[in-house]
Amino acid sequence: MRLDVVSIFPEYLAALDVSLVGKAAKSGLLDVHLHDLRDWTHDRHRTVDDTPYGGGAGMVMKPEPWGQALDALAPADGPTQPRLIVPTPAGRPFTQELAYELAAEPWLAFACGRYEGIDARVASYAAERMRVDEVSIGDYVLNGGEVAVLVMVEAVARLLPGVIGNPESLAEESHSGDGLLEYPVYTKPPAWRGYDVPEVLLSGNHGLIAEWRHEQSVRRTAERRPDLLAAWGDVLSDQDGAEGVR
Ligand SMILES: NC(=S)c1ccno1
Repeated sequence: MRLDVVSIFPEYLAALDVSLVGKAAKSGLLDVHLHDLRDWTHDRHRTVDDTPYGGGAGMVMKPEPWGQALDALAPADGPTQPRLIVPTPAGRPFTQELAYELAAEPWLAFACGRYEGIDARVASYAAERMRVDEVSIGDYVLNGGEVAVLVMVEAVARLLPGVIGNPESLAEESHSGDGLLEYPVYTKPPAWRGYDVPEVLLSGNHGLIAEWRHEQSVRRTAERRPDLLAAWGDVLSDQDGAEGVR
């Protein structure tokens, strides 16, 4: 997968060089290209923003640098086009499902907005030749799209074949597989500061363990994300699951 990220702070994306994503890049599974939007400005101050039409606080990112950046990294007459992702609080929710969808793309480009956002005509211009998704990682406002790109790239890159050691672990994660939250996990020692590992996990009875884990997933989902339980009719009795789990 090729990844292009355009930002006025490309150094913000240096985290893509480390850990899992960095290893994927070094192994050739990811081909990451960071671009400074100001490389497509032509004035002495390398201006990328201006006041908003219609008034209002803040500044808006000018369309010209973005248009030239897109034309440079994905020429209109090129053989293929990227799927353009624009992080914005006004976007569609970024979900595990969308992460899987994006992981199947051969080429992703991310446009990191700053200030009050990017002139809306940029997305319209890009949509003439590439798929454009305005995507939000959550209902909160950041100072720019760079942090959201780091979140989305990590969520997508780890789904690429060969990036994580044991792909089986993907199947049981929160928001994957059955759509429930992941069950609580434990490791040695069996007793720690007055807290014991649930006996069932020490039993070696895989059927009981699977049943307990599912019940814990349903309990956690019911307590923390009842909105995700719509697909499940499970009714948990009070005595089920670990006490005090939140
Ligand atoms: N919630 C998102 S993705 C965002 C981008 C910029 N500010 O918030």
